[in-house]
Amino acid sequence: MISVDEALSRLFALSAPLGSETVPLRHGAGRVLAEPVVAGLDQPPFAASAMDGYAIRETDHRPGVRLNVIGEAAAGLGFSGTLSHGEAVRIFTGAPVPEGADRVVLQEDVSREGDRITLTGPLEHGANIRAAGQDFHAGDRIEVPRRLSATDLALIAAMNVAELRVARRPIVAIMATGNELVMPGEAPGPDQIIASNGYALAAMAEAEGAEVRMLPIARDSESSLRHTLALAEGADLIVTIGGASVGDHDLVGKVTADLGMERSFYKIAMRPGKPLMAGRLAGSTLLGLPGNPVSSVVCGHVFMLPMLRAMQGLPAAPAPVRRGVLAAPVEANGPRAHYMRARVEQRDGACLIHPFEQQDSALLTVLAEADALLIRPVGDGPQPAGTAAEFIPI
Ligand SMILES: Nc1nc2c(c(=O)[nH]1)N[C@H]1C(S)=C(S)[C@@H](COP(=O)(O)OP(=O)(O)OC[C@H]3O[C@@H](n4cnc5c(N)ncnc54)[C@H](O)[C@@H]3O)O[C@H]1N2
Ligand code: MOO
Repeated sequence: MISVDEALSRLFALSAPLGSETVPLRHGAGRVLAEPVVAGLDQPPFAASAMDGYAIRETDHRPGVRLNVIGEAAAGLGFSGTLSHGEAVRIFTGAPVPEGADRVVLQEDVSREGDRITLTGPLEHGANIRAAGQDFHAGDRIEVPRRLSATDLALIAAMNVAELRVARRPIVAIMATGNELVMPGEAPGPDQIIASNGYALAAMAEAEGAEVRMLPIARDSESSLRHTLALAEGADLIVTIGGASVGDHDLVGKVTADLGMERSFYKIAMRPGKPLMAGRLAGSTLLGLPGNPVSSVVCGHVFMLPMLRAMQGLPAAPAPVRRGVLAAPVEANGPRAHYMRARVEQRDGACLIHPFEQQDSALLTVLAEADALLIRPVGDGPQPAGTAAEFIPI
């Protein structure tokens, strides 16, 4: 059995970046930027008014001063002349500030009669002008890699960039295995259960930017496994669920070996997740997860998601870890790192980790209540409440 860290580094060796593609800006949300975006212009491109009011000269900015209104500047249609001492231009928010003006007074601070205004004050300090390039300048860059947020898209649009070069979406084929499994909505036989964890893994992979193909359930026979694996052709990552352990019907290891998989490892010092396997099979990376629902989803967080990030050019890094303190004592841990299902509570500025009483790796109800995986290191002794500990938010 290898350690979790060793397994991750071997998985990263199987998770090279996949290359990039061009997408319209509208489809950029959540994608990983593969080439820097370069602003094509200054924003704002001209000094712009921040308020509705009158553009004037700073030297005229005194209570009681009277000025002639010589024209108008609106957003989209500026004033083409130059403003002199004793003059004002009616101006609206977003309009270019006319030549010669260096302040905008609010219309609330002005009284107007015909084409003359009087500054009534009290006058505020701000010039109410947004300098050209105040937000960004032509040539400013958004660097890579970066997962694009909704606001990134607005920024890129403002930079006048309509298409993006982004990492290609990893194609993930998910394949459940087992004679006992039927699909949700089907009528299970007396010895059967419903295939469940593939749905969690698919949703997790999609949220990480992958394109998921759900393969049909493979039965516990060599021919069914071969047949179903063939349907994964072209996938960047094949995720198998179940059939990974040592039982007579656990055939994923044998069949993939017969098909020529270059195995990277099998079995890790982790609980749940011991029978994890990985390798390269016919141009795809294969991640063989244990069948227990919780085991497969925990391995999804700890291994699959970091792999998908690396495939999209993000740093090859473990799942982000946070620190908190144990809200209850925990027993000594054994020879496998234990990723315990837990709930995290913020109280009085402290982050309290509540591990669940029941940690059986078949309990989806517990997993659904959990928002954290408390990490118990290999051989960790019993720990009292209040001990500092690390967890992965899920
Ligand atoms: N003698 C030993 N037995 C077991 C060992 C061991 O070291 N020696 N390891 C145990 C551990 S740890 C795990 S984890 C499991 C994993 O076994 P498999 O990966 O072979 O998984 P299966 O036997 O196929 O299934 C386990 C369990 O999960 C259910 N399952 C499977 N797929 C799904 C699915 N898609 N949706 C919902 N539930 C699923 C399956 O019915 C079984 O109940 O092995 C231990 N045994
Ligand atoms: O390692 Mo198994 O994954 O305990 O349930």
